[in-house]
Amino acid sequence: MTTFVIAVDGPSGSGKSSTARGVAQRLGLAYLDTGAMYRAMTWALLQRGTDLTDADAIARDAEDVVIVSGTDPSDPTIEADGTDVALPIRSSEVTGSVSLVAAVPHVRELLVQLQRSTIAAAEQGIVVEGRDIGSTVAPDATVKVFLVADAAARAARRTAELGGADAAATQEALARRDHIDSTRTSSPLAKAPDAVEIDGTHHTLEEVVDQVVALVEQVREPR
Ligand SMILES: Nc1ncnc2c1ncn2[C@@H]1O[C@H](COP(=O)(O)OP(=O)(O)O)[C@@H](O)[C@H]1O
Ligand SMILES: Nc1ccn([C@H]2C[C@H](O)[C@@H](COP(=O)(O)OP(=O)(O)O)O2)c(=O)n1
Repeated sequence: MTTFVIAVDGPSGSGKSSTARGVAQRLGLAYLDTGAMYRAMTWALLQRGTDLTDADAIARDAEDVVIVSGTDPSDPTIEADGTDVALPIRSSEVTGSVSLVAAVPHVRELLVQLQRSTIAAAEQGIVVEGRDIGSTVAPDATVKVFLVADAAARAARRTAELGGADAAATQEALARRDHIDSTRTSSPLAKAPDAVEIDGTHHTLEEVVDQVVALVEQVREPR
């Protein structure tokens, strides 16, 4: 039996994690944050002292990194090499390097394989969020959402999350990461042709979750 998958893709700070978790909790599904996996890989390579300007070194060292994601939406966990990395993967050091690591094709092969096996193990269905879920990881997903929000709104949300950091610098850092994520050659951030675009700029998180749940209900109970 194929797993019931809801794919949520979009740029940084558009609300993917909060929306995907909310939808999973509402519908009793598992939840997978694939961005956390790329961040955990980046953390582990930084720990090893891998030269992150050298794609071959990244590809070689990534082979030995063991990443484990817990998929309970009320308590998602992420481990790298047996260490709980939920906090360190949000550091500015990891945030500033993750796009370099995520652009290396072999890293993507390793993590996409892991993502697919996590999806296959989720018997009740799963909400998966990232950049390439609808296009590459789960092209047969039942519902695909491409979540967007204005660059200024995304930066303001991230700034608030970081305790009022420099808003202009945060917006610039988001734009830089989105540019790298959208222009890399290996499965870039892209809206799948059959994804439904939702703009959350002027909606509360609750309203965005409602919109995704409504899409799921349309598919589950076609009228
Ligand atoms: N619709 C929304 N309205 C206001 N704030 C939101 C909304 N969706 C998410 N947020 C907030 O924006 C920030 C970034 O959301 P997050 O889910 O981490 O985005 P992403 O996973 O796309 O990077 C979080 O602080 C979150 O609480
Ligand atoms: N499926 C994915 C998920 C994330 N990535 C990359 C791109 C992002 O810059 C980093 C971190 O993703 P994450 O979702 O944690 O980023 P934000 O929370 O939106 O800032 O990983 C990816 O290439 N493919």
